[in-house]
Amino acid sequence: MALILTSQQVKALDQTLSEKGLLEVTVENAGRSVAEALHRHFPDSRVLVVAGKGFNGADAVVAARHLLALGHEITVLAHQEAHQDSLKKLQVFTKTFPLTVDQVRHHMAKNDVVLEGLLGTGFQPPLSAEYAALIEALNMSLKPVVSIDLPSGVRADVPERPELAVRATRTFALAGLKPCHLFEPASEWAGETELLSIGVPGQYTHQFTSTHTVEPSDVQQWLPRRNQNAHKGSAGEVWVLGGRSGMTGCVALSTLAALRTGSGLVRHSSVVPVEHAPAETISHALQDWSEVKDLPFKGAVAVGMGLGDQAEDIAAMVLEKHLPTVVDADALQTSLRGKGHERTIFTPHPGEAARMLETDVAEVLSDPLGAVRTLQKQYGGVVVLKGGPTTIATKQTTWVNTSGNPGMASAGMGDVLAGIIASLLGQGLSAKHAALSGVYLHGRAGDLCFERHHYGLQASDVAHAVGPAWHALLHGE
Ligand SMILES: NC(=O)C1=CN([C@@H]2O[C@H](COP(=O)(O)OP(=O)(O)OC[C@H]3O[C@@H](n4cnc5c(N)ncnc54)[C@H](O)[C@@H]3O)[C@@H](O)[C@H]2O)[C@@H](O)CC1
Ligand SMILES: Nc1ncnc2c1ncn2[C@@H]1O[C@H](COP(=O)(O)OP(=O)(O)O)[C@@H](O)[C@H]1O
Ligand SMILES: [K+]
Repeated sequence: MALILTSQQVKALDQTLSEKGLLEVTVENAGRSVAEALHRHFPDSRVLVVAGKGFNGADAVVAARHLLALGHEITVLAHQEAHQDSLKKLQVFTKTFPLTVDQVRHHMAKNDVVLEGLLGTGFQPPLSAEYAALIEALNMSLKPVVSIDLPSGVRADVPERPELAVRATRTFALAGLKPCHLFEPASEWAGETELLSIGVPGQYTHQFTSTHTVEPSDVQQWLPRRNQNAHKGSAGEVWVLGGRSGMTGCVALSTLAALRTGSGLVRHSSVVPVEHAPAETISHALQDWSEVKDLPFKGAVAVGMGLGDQAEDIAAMVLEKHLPTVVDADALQTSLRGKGHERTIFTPHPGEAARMLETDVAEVLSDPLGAVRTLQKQYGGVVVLKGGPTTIATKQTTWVNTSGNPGMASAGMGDVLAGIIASLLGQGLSAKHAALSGVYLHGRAGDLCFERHHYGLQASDVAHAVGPAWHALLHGE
């Protein structure tokens, strides 16, 4: 499992490691991990190593020593305030040069790859003129640039566009991913990100954060299993409430996704005829939405898709019944604050999240992890803040899901997600497991389709690919 750490959490971890006398060994481990990873990606390369004055620079200096041991030719440019102990150990084997723009330009041409450890999680804007000039020089490189921990100039916790930062080909994140590795636009500066160990057990680091990635191996265990004698009455039910005139496709898509996720019975209700609903579904037509209160619900309910003005009242009424419920789309309104219970899942996209938080979309996107936590606190239940990537929050924990792709930026994709999650709820998963497994499967199904359809991916393609994605997950493909 990849942990996600903020700069404050890294600071607290460093502080504790330092108190236990372990900081030096972790810097050594970090440097060695970086050298070994660079060696894997760029064997036999000549490496220009650029080291700043903080621990990020210390990692670079240690990495340089291990690169030498691995047989690389290296040139090291070190800041005059670079970590002295590490530097002395390196200077036993090779001389180093002062870190200046001229030296960077001069040595860049003679090397195959640049390893930069200028600034890490300790970076606070604004950039000094000295570092700005160095970063500009590095960005002129025609050679691949590898960043240690994060691209220098990017703020670890802030996914906003940096003023000026290293454009890395590859980034080796240390101990945990940082928000800047996961969320755009900042993540674009990192190139390919790989997480490396600093020799501290994950269990230990876990004390410092309750945020991590959704793991396929966990999802595999949570997904429902069927007995040989399963029948439609034992495979879970879903009831979709939504649609209005001209907006019934969303109900069709949610019900299709629920069937494709394995629900034994899928029903839907609306005040207008739902065109194109799969033939396998059962329709309970309503004259008026007030009739919802008398429906004989069983299994899970998904409410809100295309429902219009009355969605929040209908959702409030369903929530009072304490059924496993997915609250989506038009139902995601401020009047539902505090109404989520342990079997409720709210699934806003950033626009709906902004409405729920009474803020704007830019604010939500500037801190998706903070936004999903605030939503959970205000609304209760489990919150799925959709996006690329999606974040999920329970009362205790926050997750980031990394399956999915930009081909999924098309209409109806959220309706499919709501149907998948409702299906898993109806098959007996807890809200936490249904939300996490549903978000993961949705993204993985999208990834399966992307190869074939690219940006022409339709929401219904994803619904149809849930089974193959599930199968691939179970069989380790
Ligand atoms: N617990 C961990 O996760 C570990 C972290 N390590 C490394 O330590 C790094 C964090 O180390 P530090 O806290 O020393 O932070 P940094 O290495 O990011 O650097 C802080 C230094 O940069 C300077 N600086 C900050 N903002 C600046 C600006 N705007 N312009 C110019 N200079 C600026 C500071 O004055 C300070 O000297 C991580 O990114 C990682 O590379 C590793 O050494 C191993 C252990
Ligand atoms: N770039 C992307 N990367 C990963 N997932 C994406 C991306 N774009 C969209 N998605 C996923 O597609 C879904 C879109 O949902 P939503 O905006 O509610 O669509 P709609 O309202 O049209 O049904 C979400 O689950 C989102 O995470
Ligand atoms: K860096």
